[in-house]
Amino acid sequence: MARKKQSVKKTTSPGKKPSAFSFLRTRQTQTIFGIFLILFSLFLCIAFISFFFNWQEDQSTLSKLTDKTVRSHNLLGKIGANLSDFFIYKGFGIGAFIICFQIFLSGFYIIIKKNFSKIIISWNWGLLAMLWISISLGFLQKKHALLSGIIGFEVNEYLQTFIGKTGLAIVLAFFLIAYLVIRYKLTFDAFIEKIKQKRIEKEAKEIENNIDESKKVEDEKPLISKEINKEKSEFELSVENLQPTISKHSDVSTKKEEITLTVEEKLTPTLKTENSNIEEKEVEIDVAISREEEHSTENLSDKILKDFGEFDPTLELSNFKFPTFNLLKQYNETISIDPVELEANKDRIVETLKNYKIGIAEIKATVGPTITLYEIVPEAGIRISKIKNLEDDIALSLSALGIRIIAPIPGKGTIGIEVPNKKSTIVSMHSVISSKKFQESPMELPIALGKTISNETFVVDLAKMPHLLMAGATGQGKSVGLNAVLTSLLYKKHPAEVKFILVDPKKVELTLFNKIERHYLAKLPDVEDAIITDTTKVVHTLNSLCIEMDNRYDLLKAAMVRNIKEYNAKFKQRKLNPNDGHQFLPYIVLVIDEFADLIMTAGKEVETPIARLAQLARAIGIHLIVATQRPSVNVITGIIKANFPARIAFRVTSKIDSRTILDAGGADQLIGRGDLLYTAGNEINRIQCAFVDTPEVEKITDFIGSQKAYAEAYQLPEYVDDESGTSIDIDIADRDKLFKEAAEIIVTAQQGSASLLQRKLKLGYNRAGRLIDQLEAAGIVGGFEGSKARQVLIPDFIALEQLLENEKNQ
Ligand SMILES: Nc1ncnc2c1ncn2[C@@H]1O[C@H](COP(=O)(O)OP(=O)(O)OP(=O)(O)O)[C@@H](O)[C@H]1O
Repeated sequence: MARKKQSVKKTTSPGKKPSAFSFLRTRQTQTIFGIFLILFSLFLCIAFISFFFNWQEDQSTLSKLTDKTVRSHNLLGKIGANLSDFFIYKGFGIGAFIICFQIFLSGFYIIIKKNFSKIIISWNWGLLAMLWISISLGFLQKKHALLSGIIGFEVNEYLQTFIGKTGLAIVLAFFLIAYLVIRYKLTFDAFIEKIKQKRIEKEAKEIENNIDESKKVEDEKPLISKEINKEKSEFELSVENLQPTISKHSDVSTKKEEITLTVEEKLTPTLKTENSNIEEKEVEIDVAISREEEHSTENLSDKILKDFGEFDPTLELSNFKFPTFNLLKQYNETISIDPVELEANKDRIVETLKNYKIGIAEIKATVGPTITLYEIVPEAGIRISKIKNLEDDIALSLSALGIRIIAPIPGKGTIGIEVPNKKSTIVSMHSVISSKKFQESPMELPIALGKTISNETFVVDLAKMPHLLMAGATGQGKSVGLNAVLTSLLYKKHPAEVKFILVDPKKVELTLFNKIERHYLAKLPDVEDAIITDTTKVVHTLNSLCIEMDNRYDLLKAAMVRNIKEYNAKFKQRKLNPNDGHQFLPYIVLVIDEFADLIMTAGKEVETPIARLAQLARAIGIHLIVATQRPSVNVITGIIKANFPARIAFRVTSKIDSRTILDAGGADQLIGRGDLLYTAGNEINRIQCAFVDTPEVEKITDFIGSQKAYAEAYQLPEYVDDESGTSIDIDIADRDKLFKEAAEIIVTAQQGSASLLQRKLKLGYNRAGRLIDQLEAAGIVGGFEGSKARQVLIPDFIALEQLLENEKNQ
């Protein structure tokens, strides 16, 4: 069989939509805001200055802000007068000008895109300085309250009553010094260093002057000598002329050496080596004492984290409300223990075991919602293997449906006999969802499955399982179980954190979840229905999930993390750049309601991607829940079983089925109606599944569906299948090699179905489907008729031969 060729078109995973407030972060908005602040600061400044000249006249207008007849003397009108009165007179006096300055600075910083933390720091310092100025002015003079403002005046008065005038002076001086030391790094060392530098500069200047002077002298020398030389002979001249040149050089070099020495004493060691062969020019070196560089203690991601806080994936639907408990029905769940029933069961157990010569030392009963567990401690010397061998006989003797013998109970060394209660109690979804165990669970994907025999809520983590296989005969509570799983996740996980892919070949079981499509569902692009009912689409979705898995692994690799939990934590900490394709990854839960149907129609095409996903997807947050009512080995194949360690078995009809699901008997002994066995690979727990009815699910989906949703369902990567596509216009030359054989089979059987071709020709679903399309194009079978087989338009072999012959001749 030709190997399936797939061209896989990778698309980037869907990115998050920009939030409604993202325009606030654009440069245009920031520039406009910055300019606004600068102009506002100027407005305030003019109003403040004007206030100092007009404040007395404007006193009476202050309270008449809305009165049109009253005019203010302030250059910026009544608003200016009121603001100035508030900040200067009632506030900080002259110090209030710092507010103008700070607003101006903030606007400027925003325009030049300075770090937000710089603005905050500058405001902190500005406000402190303003307070200090206000109090100091209040301290220095009390006549003009306008200089210090009421705050400065009052604080000053208040402090003076406690620490006196001198005390306050010391405190103010201390704060001034502290401000200078911290803000401008004015330490004692820096002060000494400054003095030293000043001295060096001074000396360097002196040297410069000396050189200049010596230059001047030399410049003048030739003029004088020229005069004298006039009376000297040529010979004499040349000899004498040499002398000054030599003396000039020696003169300067001796001077320079002196200079070098003095400088050397003062300069730092690095300069010493440079100055050893110093030339005239080098004296001019401007010695700048380097200040200690400021080091940033935080990296970029820390800075972003500090400025914007942790990334919140739920921000887009921040008002999302989780479904309330009252949407779930409450039942009377008090377990009534009938002492007569208990006693009768005990007697029957003791009697039966006695028949097999098994003595009982002790017996204890634990009453659960649907069954009671009788724990037996056999008499000394009785081998447990004996009881285990007699399991079936004992069950038969007790002659009640649903009896299961656990010999021994793991970790206890006792023998357990589970007997159904005559009156069972419904375990409501309400009781398990509202339980503390579920509500306070720290699990990633908690599922409240139901209650154990000891009436404890049983919560498991889907993320740890990591995939779940659910099987059980029809009508035993599988669909309710699936709904319980989905409901649990809806009550615990925000739409941003988990997405479901629902496959429902039965077309009716999961339709209610359509209402939450844009909140919780994921689907292929350009697909209308989020809930998948068609086998071809299932194959596409599974392959698309494989692409999503590969994409996610690439992201994990780039982020250097091992699993989705670490990845999302890193993303929330803003350590991963969204511009590099990183995004918050929701968990994806794929639910297949009827697996048998898929395996029967698509075989390997479904099995292979499922096995691949099951093997690899746990680390990247893709989890599978596969349910089937036909737990036979050709449905739950070895490869599937090997990758689904967590399994749930509802009641099945045979021990073989039980073994297929659980690798152990017991599921055939269940009583149905949500009675289930759960195993995660080790021990088997008997659980009564929580009951959630269709109206309850409807209420929950209505509640969620009525809330604000994302613009569309979560998009899975696109998957392009080479083998798909309409074949109606297929050329005769492009026909499948097996076309003739297929036509003969169809005509012989008079049944136009792809599955017939699959079986007879041992083909995959896709190839068989394509053959059917080609047969349709050739006019051998009729059009698609839903679940019914297509009509065969050729009555017999001879007619078929004729048709094919005619085609050739055309
Ligand atoms: N946990 C439960 N508690 C009480 N009753 C239950 C529970 N689960 C199922 N039932 C009862 O069993 C009936 C059948 O359940 P459900 O529809 O889930 O079966 P199913 O296995 O999905 O059947 P099918 O495969 O035909 O869809 C329910 O209508 C309900 O009355």
